[in-house]
Amino acid sequence: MALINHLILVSALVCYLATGGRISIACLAVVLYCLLQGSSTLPSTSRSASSTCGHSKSPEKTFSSPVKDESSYEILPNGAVKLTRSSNGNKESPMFKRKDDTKQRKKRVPKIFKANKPHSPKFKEGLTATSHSLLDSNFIIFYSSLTGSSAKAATTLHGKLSEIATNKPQLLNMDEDVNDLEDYFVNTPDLKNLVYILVLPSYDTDSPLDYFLESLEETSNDFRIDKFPLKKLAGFTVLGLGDSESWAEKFCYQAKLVDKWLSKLGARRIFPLGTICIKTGGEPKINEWIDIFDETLKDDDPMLTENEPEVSIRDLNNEYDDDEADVSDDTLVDVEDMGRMIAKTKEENEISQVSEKKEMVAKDSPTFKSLTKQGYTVVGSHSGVKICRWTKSALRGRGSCYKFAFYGIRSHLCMETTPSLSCSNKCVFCWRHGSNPVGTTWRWQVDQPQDILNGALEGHYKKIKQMRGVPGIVSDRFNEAFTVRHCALSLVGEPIFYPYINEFLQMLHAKHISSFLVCNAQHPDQLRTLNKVTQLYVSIDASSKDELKRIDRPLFRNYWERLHECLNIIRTVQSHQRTVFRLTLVKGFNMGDFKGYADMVESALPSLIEIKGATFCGSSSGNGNPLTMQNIPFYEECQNFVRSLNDELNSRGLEYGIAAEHAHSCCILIASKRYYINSQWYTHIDYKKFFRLLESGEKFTHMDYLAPTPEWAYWGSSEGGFNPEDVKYNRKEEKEKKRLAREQSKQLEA
Ligand SMILES: Cc1cc2nc3c(=O)[nH]c(=O)nc-3n(C[C@H](O)[C@H](O)[C@H](O)COP(=O)(O)O)c2cc1C
Ligand code: SF4
Repeated sequence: MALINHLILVSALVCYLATGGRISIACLAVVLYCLLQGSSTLPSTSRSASSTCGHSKSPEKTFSSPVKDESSYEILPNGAVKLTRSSNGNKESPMFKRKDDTKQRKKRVPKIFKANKPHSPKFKEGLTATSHSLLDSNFIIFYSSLTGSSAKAATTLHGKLSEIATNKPQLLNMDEDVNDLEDYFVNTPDLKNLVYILVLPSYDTDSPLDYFLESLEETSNDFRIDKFPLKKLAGFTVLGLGDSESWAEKFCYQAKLVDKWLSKLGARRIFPLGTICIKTGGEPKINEWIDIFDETLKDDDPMLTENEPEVSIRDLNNEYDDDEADVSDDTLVDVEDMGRMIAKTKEENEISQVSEKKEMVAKDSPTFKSLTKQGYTVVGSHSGVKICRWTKSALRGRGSCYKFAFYGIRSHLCMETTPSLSCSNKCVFCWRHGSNPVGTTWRWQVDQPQDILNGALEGHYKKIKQMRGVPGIVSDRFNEAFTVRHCALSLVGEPIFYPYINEFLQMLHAKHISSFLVCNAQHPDQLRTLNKVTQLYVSIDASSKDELKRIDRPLFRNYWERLHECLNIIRTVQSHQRTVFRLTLVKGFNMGDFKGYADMVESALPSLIEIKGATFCGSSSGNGNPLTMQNIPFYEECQNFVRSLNDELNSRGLEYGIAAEHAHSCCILIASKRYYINSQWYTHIDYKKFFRLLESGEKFTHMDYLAPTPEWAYWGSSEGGFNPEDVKYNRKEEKEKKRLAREQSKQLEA
């Protein structure tokens, strides 16, 4: 260094001599500058010496001074941090902010790649203690279960925890008891010191957990929501159940993801994630985890926590994209970081599994088993077909469903199907028994419409064939039943959700099969672009926002706005269709406010309003359906409701009338007076004309294919909507007859 300085000095002198001293002052300045530079470039030994007098770069000193953050922290005598609001503060805490040491590491050698971006600090860590005893917390145990093992583990945990906790823990089935995930995982219940415990299985087939994970991700990406909404919790832990033998690669992968997401959303992990193989570990391991967890709750000593909220949460699945970008930018990463990257790649693979497109209902899934047990034929991976009881009834020469009375649909020619078993609601009166998949976006593989139609017809005909030995089958009807003429697109799920619904409808119509499509008024975009159907239904299950939430348990946050957008579409874009409001009356839920329904009719001006009393389809035990027989209205109650609604509509100048009824199904039809022509109701459909018009390619409306309603179906008729040609079958009477016959034959034998 001294030699260089001398050289500079000599060159300055040469300059001076050569130029006659004109730039001597400048040269002198350069020389002085160089000398000053030299003194600051001290050898490394003298630098470490200086660190003892206040310029240390040791890790402890890289933390900023301990400033209290938002009154969340308090320093304990042992140096730990007390959480005065049961949170370790997920906002940037100057106290724990680690200086970016990667910048320093970048200077180290050797390096193979150069990192052009410093790593963002991944962890904030520190000792934390809650301001209360953990046993005084309010515990909520959430579980999800398809085959029962997680439910059992959660119940055991609940029992054991109840013995030691001050407050009685809550046990919630996430798929049945939690109407809105937002109430717990965006907002939190208004309880002090909440601790969440989640007992979760993993499924590589579609399961309710996919939706849960999707909503956690959505929450973290929603700019309207606080970035760390779960920091309000006093803590959380996750117990994962899986099968490490059959799913080694994906063992407990969903529990692992939930554990990560909750932490990312600001919750504080108070006990390590448990991952238990149900085959190799089973119940003893579950009990062991629970016992250690319970023991730990008794210990209120501070614990070291690591949260990851400082990472920009674009998407957990893309968590490590930045690192990849670094490499592709031809930059350097040191060897140590490479190891980390390899480890991450493994984790990344694991995480990316969640974004793989799954089958909605895979053949080996519990959902498939549950649906088939209920009589559904699952078609492809997301469609279903089921022979309805009215089809069976009509085949036996007994009555058809109310749609025969109202619209001329012969039940033995009708196929009930859906191209989407998934729905965006979890209606309390739905007969799906908690088994169909739910979601707000289509996240599954998509089957071709032609395959769905072929599969549905095949499944339907197979079931018809099975009826051939049933006593009382009318042979003519049996033969006719092999040419389906009507398709009710309702069943479970949401048909309009299927991405190729228009193509599917076109295929039905090409076979001269009429289409009755029911939608739940939650998908305005799909409703707007829907092509012609024979009859278009919108389910209206409540007249107010709160009531709708209670009864439909919608997954969309903006369900009310969506519903209203759909009503507007019915009045405008889709007004050429034959539109129907379907109201399902549930006592104690949605029968109170007929004026609210009148408002909706006014907004949409549907052609018809079908009002039907809910039917009882099982109690609440285990299917998430909270209805009891008390919620099923009597026919008289439905009649009174219809009269009030009709009067209300007319008092507003809306021209509707009560057209028809099917007392047996507790169903009544209000129709637009436009269907009342020359003192006669025209609620039936001229199906042949509908297909003729469709094939003509000309524009037409619902008014162009009307047909007269038979008088036996009129409101107030003595037949009450029962076709006089059919045999009325009274189940009770028939049972009684059979019992008497049995008794008589026994007496004769004696
Ligand atoms: C169709 C199917 C897929 C499964 N996929 C996984 C998986 O990806 N990872 C895993 O660890 N376990 C998997 N399992 C095992 C379940 O997670 C395990 O049996 C669990 O105990 C089920 O819990 P549950 O009875 O509460 O539904 C799968 C089981 C089935 C039937
Ligand atoms: S319209 Fe519905 S209830 Fe009637 S026969 Fe068809 S599927 Fe069955």
